[in-house]
Amino acid sequence: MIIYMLCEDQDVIEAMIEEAKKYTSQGKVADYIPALQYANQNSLAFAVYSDASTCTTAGNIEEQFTLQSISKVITLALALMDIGEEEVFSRVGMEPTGDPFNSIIKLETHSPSKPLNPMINAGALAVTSMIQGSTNDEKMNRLLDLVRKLTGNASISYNKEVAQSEYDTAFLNRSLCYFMKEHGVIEDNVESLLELYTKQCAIEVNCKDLARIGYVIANQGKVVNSEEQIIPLQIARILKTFMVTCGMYNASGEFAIRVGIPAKSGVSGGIMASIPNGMGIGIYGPALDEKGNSIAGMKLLEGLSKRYDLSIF
Ligand SMILES: NC(=O)CC[C@H](N)C(=O)O
Repeated sequence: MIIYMLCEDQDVIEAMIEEAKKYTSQGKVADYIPALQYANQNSLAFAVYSDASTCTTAGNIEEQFTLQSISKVITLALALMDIGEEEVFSRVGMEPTGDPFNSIIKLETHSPSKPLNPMINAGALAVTSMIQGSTNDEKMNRLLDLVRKLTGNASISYNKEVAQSEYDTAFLNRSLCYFMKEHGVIEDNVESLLELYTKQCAIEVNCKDLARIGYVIANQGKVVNSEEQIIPLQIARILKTFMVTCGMYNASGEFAIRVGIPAKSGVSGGIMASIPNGMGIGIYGPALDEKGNSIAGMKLLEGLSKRYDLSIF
């Protein structure tokens, strides 16, 4: 199949990375979380995971970055495994918003005021509040265990400095929480929920780890030829669907047309993509476009999709 050439065309991929890298100068590193501002604007790294190994890499693939919004996919998986579809979707919806990820507007104008989907901040905060455990430490450890299984990397942890930096400045996310608490969407102590959420967003990976997570989601929740079903099939399907409809914030429609691969981005500059029944892709390029997606990462994925016919549509 043509997509498997992705694992063989090292020279072509290197050339495509160099081409996409030119766009990094047009983007901007996120600084509303102060600790993120030190990222290297010109970085672009890429890894593909297929058939139980990393098959292609380019750029500085050892560079570590935080998951940020990509963590929303994993907490959704955990909440669905913990309390089931019916309960989760009674408290968070399934529809794209067309608004920026941190917008409060639909919470106020929609009735009932439950968040429209789990990929926007309001929805993700509500999902984080559903993770089971008697303390935040226990909840965080359960989440880290899942990320370690998904990456196959037992040393995964979170970046304390980034978590603290976001916690100290998360005024908008605090507002979303208080609004939801007023309307009975969440019952948590807001500071405690934010502590867990900011740690979740600060889970640290490299491109290879990210590609492995994308691969497991692509392959219905398991590593091919292994026994362990890390995520149930139906949940892996739900995750991919949200990645298509809401994964790239309010650029998801355009991304579906130009690239056509289930994907999720984060403001640290990560993009995780899942080619159904095929490969996982991990990209890190911290220079963002105006909607908060990695500018060079988007260009790279668009180029790859065209060249290797990766669109699922
Ligand atoms: N888009 C993102 O990656 C947002 C995640 C970030 N931690 C926030 O809540 O603002």
